[in-house]
Amino acid sequence: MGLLTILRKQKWKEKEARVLLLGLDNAGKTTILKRLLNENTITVSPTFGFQIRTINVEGLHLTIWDIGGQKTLRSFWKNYFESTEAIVWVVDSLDESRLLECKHQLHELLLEEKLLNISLLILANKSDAAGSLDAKTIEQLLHLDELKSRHYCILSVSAITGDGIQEAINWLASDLRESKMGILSN
Ligand SMILES: Nc1nc2c(ncn2[C@@H]2O[C@H](COP(=O)(O)OP(=O)(O)OP(=O)(O)O)[C@@H](O)[C@H]2O)c(=O)[nH]1
Ligand SMILES: [Mg+2]
Repeated sequence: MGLLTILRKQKWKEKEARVLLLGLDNAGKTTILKRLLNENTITVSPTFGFQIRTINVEGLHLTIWDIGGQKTLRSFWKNYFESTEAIVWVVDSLDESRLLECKHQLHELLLEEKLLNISLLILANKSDAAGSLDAKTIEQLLHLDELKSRHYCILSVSAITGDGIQEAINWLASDLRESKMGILSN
């Protein structure tokens, strides 16, 4: 049994999971985190480093790392991959012009060996705004079919209205629970 598996088993016994909130700048990662924490979502500013917050979902203690998505910061993302069990990839579904860049970054990220067995939740954010693309369209434009054996979930959400946010975090908690159960029974 590898060290990583032992650490994961230990964390599951403690009902803890480490989640990275990633995506391009301006996608709405920090706003989503504020929504999850029931904080004011009106005042947000770009994240230049990272912030760590914890939430409890269905008895699971999630440590969420909200990491800045600006281009100059992306080379630092890899510093956070160790022991990560889930990625929440946030997409600005209003900004069609950046979906190619978004697709490229996501596919590059998923090549990382340390992220092979993570839970992957993709959030098409800003669904409240007129002209936003729906989850099905984003799924196609991000070429998620190329992810092959990797399972994922894509959902439309709005950090501003809160639509879909609870369902999204519930999916994550269930998926983490299932995958950790799998590890435990190995
Ligand atoms: N209409 C709408 N605007 C949103 C939503 N979520 C976030 N925004 C806006 O999008 C902008 C960027 O939000 P942030 O949460 O700072 O984005 P971020 O992904 O954390 O950006 P970085 O920290 O730079 O990586 C802000 O002006 C938010 O008000 C949403 O659901 N709907
Ligand atoms: Mg931010």
